[in-house]
Amino acid sequence: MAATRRLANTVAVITISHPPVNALSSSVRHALVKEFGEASRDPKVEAIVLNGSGRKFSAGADIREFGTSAIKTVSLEDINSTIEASQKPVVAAIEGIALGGGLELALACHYRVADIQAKVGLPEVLIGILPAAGGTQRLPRLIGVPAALDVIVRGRHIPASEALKLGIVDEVVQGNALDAAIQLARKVIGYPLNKKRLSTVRISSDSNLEDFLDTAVEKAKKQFRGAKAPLACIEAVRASVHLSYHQGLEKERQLFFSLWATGQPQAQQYAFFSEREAGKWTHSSGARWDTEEAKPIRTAAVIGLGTMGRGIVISLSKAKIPVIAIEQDAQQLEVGKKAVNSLLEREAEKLKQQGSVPSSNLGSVHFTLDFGELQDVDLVIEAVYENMELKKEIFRKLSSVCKPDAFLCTNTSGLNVDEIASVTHRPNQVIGTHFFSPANIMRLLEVVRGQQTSLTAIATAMNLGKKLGKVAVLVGNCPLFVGNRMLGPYLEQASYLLEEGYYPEEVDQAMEEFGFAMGPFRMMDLAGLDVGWRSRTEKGLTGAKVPQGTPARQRLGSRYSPLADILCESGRFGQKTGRGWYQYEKPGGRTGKPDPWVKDFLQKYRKTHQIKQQPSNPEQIVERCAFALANEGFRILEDGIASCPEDIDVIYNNGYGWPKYRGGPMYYASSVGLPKVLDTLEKYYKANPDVPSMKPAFLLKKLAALGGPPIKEWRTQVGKPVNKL
Ligand SMILES: CC(C)(COP(=O)(O)OP(=O)(O)OC[C@H]1O[C@@H](n2cnc3c(N)ncnc32)[C@H](O)[C@@H]1OP(=O)(O)O)[C@@H](O)C(=O)NCCC(=O)NCCSC(=O)/C=C/CCCCCCCCCCCCC(=O)O
Repeated sequence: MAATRRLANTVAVITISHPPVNALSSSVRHALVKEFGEASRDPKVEAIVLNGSGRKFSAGADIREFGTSAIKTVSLEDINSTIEASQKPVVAAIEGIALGGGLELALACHYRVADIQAKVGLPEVLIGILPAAGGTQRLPRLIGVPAALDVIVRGRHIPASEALKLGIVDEVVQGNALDAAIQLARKVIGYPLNKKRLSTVRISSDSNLEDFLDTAVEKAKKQFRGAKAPLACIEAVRASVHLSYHQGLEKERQLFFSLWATGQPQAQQYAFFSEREAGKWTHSSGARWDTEEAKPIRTAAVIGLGTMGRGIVISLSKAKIPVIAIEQDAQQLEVGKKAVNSLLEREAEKLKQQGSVPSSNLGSVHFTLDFGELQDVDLVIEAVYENMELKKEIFRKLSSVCKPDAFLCTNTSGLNVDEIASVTHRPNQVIGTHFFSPANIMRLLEVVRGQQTSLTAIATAMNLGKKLGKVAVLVGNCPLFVGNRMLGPYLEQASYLLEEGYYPEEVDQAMEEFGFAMGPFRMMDLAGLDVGWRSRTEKGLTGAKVPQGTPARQRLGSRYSPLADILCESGRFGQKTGRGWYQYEKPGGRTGKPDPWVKDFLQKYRKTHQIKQQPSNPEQIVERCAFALANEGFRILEDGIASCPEDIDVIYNNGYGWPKYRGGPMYYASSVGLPKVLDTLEKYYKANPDVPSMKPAFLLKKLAALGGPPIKEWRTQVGKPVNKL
């Protein structure tokens, strides 16, 4: 049953029942029409309460129905209008969540009672659409335009206490929201309902409101770079000011359809489901996320309190896991302790504002220099800098100090997990947990499985990721894993573009207009150019180990760009030194400006090496960089390092600033058309045979030969090569 009805004296309780989240599928909508109609007609019923089964009101429209004919049957807004027009008072009892269409349904009710743990919101913008069942018209009429705009454009999940302050709900209760709603329903029988019908409320407009909306448009254009849904949300809210409710609804609907035609909702909804699929890992042995049991992590330790370590400590503490934090000397421990404590204070402040008690919601953090204190922890995360010998030394110690069943994780961003595991007596308990900086904010976690990593270790690390609020993706062990491995060819192309006549700001602008949070050169300046330089020096690509007579722009017979090396040799490490691809106001400064030094340097460099200049073409910048990424993605699939294209896209969407409205690099390649991607790469590679990273991957050729099937079919089309994890 999609909805049930029972009678509590004279109050009919209609319960939405569609596990796991009570999405308002076509069958639920049909059931609601039936149950509500019968309750309205039943002379014994004087009031109606609407709630959801499983202590969840509703997560909104069934996203899987978009793009199918099911969404067109029984419009949710028609149900909302019927509820609002009811002569009997209707109360929504909100437990768990009332999101999207779920909140729109609740807004059509005359009263809303929420449980203190509940969250409400209109997150449609995050899946590329707008609240199109009256949400953009009713919410501004309830809480005013500025507050409604913030809720709708940011799409955040609002805690019940804040919803009460905003006026979204009428009452918040500690105990049983359903009982409280039934009580309220009884109390208001016979009260006039006119003022409770939000569609009848008028919003008075003035020039301040117009200025406010115009400013919101400009802000959203900058903040959401290329995403159409936030702008459509603002236009719909603007309509609530100028138009009648019914005209506003029509506008909402038109905006929904024009958004749908951009292709962005489809990409964002693909990204939504891909994130959920990432947690459902499978293993070549047949083991899966639902067959393997994760061990509980009651206590953890973090080794190293640099930027990464600090963020990991905070993440663990926020998940209520007590942490032991270790540094190698007293001075570094003190610096790390100060930084962690100040971050913890900020978290405590946020919790207080949400009405929660920090001491019961944050795990304790204990600082020490003594490895001996790790003997009882369930899991350790090593987060020292990228140096194999140092990591091995730490893992040797951990192997002898920690209890035999403790899991040993390395936060390496690309070193060989098997080599690290090899120095321990328990390689089956060793696993990579690659966090992204700042680790307490970034959602991505690459879980790297070594040759000998046990299924329990995989299940535990994946489960820990979920507990930390991250999107954990299981990947295989190869140099740089998935995300960073794909960056190689991408940054290589960015560098070649500079050699061929572009400037860092032009390449960055093209990639940022494409939607990236940051272009490649800004990103390198932020991360620190010295990181890559150190690794290239170790590999003998630059510095003293390069054999005499090696051409400046060639290594091992392939094209090589020494530009970043030259910058580092001049002490330009990026933001940290105040100079990199850009110049900054001071070392550690954040605002980069184009640097005349870089321009002059590039001009001289091109002249010295007599490099043919390309005519300016921003489209070419995007194509070369984005296709280079996707091509490496296909190789990663061939190698079985990622088990499906969706996982690669989740990594790029959540760890590398790829615009979600383009789905991810693999989805993008699929939407551009694999034959076109192949053709572009083939042409480039033919003209540049010394750039092997642009040689089209075998898997790309195979899929293109099949005509470029939809991405969800890639797994079946390519058969065994993928899913070797
Ligand atoms: C917070 C959550 C709800 C829960 O989080 P969590 O507990 O961590 O669990 P998850 O793993 O995330 O989810 C559990 C499973 O539930 C699935 N799920 C979640 N939400 C939905 C949903 N809304 N629909 C379907 N399925 C959902 C999830 O995938 C998991 O299942 P599985 O493991 O993958 O099998 C969290 O899930 C969350 O945040 N959910 C999303 C909330 C959300 O975004 N809600 C808004 C939805 S959109 C909406 O409500 C829109 C309303 C207006 C509709 C108006 C339509 C007008 C239509 C006009 C005509 C249309 C024509 C169409 C175009 C055409 O075809 O031409």
